[in-house]
Amino acid sequence: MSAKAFLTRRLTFSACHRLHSIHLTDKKNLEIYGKCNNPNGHGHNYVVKVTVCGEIDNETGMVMNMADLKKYMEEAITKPMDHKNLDLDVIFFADKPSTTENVSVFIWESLKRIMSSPELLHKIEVYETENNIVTYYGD
Ligand SMILES: Nc1nc2c(c(=O)[nH]1)N=C([C@H](O)[C@H](O)COP(=O)(O)OP(=O)(O)OP(=O)(O)O)CN2
Ligand SMILES: [Zn+2]
Repeated sequence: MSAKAFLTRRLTFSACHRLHSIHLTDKKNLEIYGKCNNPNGHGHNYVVKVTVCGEIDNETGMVMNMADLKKYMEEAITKPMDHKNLDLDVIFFADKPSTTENVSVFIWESLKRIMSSPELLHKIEVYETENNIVTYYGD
């Protein structure tokens, strides 16, 4: 049995969005989301941290090659969301508000599809602003 370790990689991306739920009236949307319901949207410089957890391989000394994690994150996060309008460009948000909670779920599901060892995925942290942070463990 090898020692277990947690590996975290960080990336940033920029995107705009509007908080709006198709399941609510315009009045209710404005009441709930306030300034974030502005029809023309607003932008964020998101910071994402992805953590994987697993045994340190005896031969390679790694849980996962950081170069592979970088590649997965670019494919699952940068490619679909960087410099995009989340609501219009990412189909996942067509029927869901682009809250940081839902951005975290999108990243988790995308990484799970792409990674060659998806069972190693442990945690997603998304910083929408310096002060607003969502943590997601996939359940
Ligand atoms: N549960 C959630 N609440 C809110 C979310 C979210 O994703 N999940 N998102 C927002 C807005 O998108 C908004 O852009 C947040 O920005 P802002 O209020 O400017 O951010 P700060 O709290 O960091 O700014 P302060 O200056 O500290 O008010 C809103 N709610
Ligand atoms: Zn926002």
